[in-house]
Amino acid sequence: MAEVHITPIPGVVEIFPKVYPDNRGYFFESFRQDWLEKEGITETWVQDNQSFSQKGTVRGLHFQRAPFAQAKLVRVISGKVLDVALDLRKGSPTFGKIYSTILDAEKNNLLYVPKGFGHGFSVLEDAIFVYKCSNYYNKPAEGGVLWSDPALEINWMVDEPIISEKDQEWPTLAEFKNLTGGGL
Ligand SMILES: Cc1cn([C@H]2C[C@H](O)[C@@H](COP(=O)(O)OP(=O)(O)O[C@H]3O[C@@H](C)C(=O)[C@@H](O)[C@H]3O)O2)c(=O)[nH]c1=O
Repeated sequence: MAEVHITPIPGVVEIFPKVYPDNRGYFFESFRQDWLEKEGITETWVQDNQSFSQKGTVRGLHFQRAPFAQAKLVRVISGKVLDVALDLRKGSPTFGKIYSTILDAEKNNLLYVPKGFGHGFSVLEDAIFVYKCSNYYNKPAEGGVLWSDPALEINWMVDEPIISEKDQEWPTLAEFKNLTGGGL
């Protein structure tokens, strides 16, 4: 069975599947609904995404506004990323705090990021990133927080970040808080 770890940010869960290596290669269960159900999480997954990013890329920090909010279950199938979940839930005691972990294709770990979070990652080794989403992509509902906002205190561990134009223009956390009246 997988190890399912709760994290210091309530609602964020990290999962370490059990890997069965043998002389052919390996086997592991990469998704089970009951990992999350045991933590009281019930989501219907409706979309799977895959992206490739070269080392140094930063994507994020993204969310979709209600009623298109998305929970995500993320992992890498090759390479290594620093994955970040930023709590943007209005009234949350951990609002503005992050949980970060290294997702590593050699460990096969996954992170569950609930609705109400900004999500992003930086690429430590060229990576194929795959994830499940609990709601469909909806461009007009996209939002974000500026990845490089010093108030977030995130060490992205990359020297010369490669970033989309869109991701350079998101509001800071303080601006986001003002704009939204306190959060998502
Ligand atoms: C996310 C997404 C993008 N697209 C399109 C829009 C655009 O033309 C192209 C690239 O989109 P983006 O630059 O937004 O891709 P990207 O920066 O990889 O966006 C993703 O970042 C990570 C951190 C997340 O958490 C995801 O939810 C998602 O927001 O793909 C879809 O068609 N469907 C989707 O679900």
